[in-house]
Amino acid sequence: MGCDTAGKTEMKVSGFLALKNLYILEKTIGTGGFGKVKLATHILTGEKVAIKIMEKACLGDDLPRIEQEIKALKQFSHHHICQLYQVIETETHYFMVIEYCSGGELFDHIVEKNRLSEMESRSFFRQILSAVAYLHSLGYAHRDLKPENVLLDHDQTLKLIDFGLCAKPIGGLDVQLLTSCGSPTYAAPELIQGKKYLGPEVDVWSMGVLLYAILCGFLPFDSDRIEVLYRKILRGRYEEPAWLSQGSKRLIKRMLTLDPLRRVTVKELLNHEWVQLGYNEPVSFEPLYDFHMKDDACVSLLAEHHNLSSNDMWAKLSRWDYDYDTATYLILVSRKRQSLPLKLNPVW
Ligand SMILES: O=C(Nc1ccc2c(c1)CNCC2)c1ccc(F)cc1
Repeated sequence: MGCDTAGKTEMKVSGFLALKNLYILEKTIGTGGFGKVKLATHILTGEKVAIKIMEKACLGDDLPRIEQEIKALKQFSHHHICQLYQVIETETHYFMVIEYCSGGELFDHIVEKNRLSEMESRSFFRQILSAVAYLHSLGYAHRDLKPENVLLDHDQTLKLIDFGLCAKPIGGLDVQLLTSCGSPTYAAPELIQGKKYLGPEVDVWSMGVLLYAILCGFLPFDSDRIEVLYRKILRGRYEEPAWLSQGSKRLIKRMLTLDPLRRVTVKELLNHEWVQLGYNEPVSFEPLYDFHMKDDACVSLLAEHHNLSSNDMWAKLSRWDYDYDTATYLILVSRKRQSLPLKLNPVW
């Protein structure tokens, strides 16, 4: 099968052997330069998941990006970051089984409503800030924040995806970002100028572009000609629609500051007055739960299924192999947190 990502000549492949008896593949819910994302069902729990399918031959020099994303996602456990459940590698493909976000992309939500109220924008912004501050606390920068990478769960909880460009350590980061990603619409000026030593400040700029798009319903810097787009970003001037409050205008100005050294920091944003309005408490970025915690009910349910003692089952789970057992355990823990019934389907 060719490397076309548009799926034009996609053959109806009943499913990949590597997923057989583990997942039932369903419709395609996303396509990107890397490959495609399909909706699937995790058979043992019946849980819907998203499976990112990437053909190694088609990844070319993007292969390190995928390996970087896998390595990063295995470190993360946060309620505003899509949870990685399982990684399957075959000779020809990578499969990443990730938490499904039935609400789809935040972008579609904004387009449908044209633009969001200041209060709704603040709610989404606080969740994005919580996820980004968490990444930074672990020494990572996302570096590719844009609406397509911000998804919504079934209850409008916001989830970040696509950590292919997130990098650690902060500082000394290369600028391969531009070469390996699409339009720099959300990219900071220092980034498009190819400067070195980019870090959390580039995420602040991108969050500023995101916040502007949510509040205004259009982009601060836009052009379908890349050199015009560059010029606009480097000039740093953008429209301020009449409906923006003074507080919103002041915050956006602090985030879309050309000089990264003068730009507001994530730390300052966490208790910024605009961010606090109506909440009166700083944004916390600590994870609400850490999936590395042992949950006895879930361990014993899985132990019983495997005819193992709970201790042996936990010994295996705490290796965090990101195999089918890791996926089943993380899904059970997630269902328990949502007070959903804990059950495993008998394997026919
Ligand atoms: O759930 C995902 N995408 C998704 C889910 C639902 C819908 C869409 C995308 C887009 N159309 C509306 C419905 C998803 C989850 C993880 C991931 F890495 C990539 C994509």
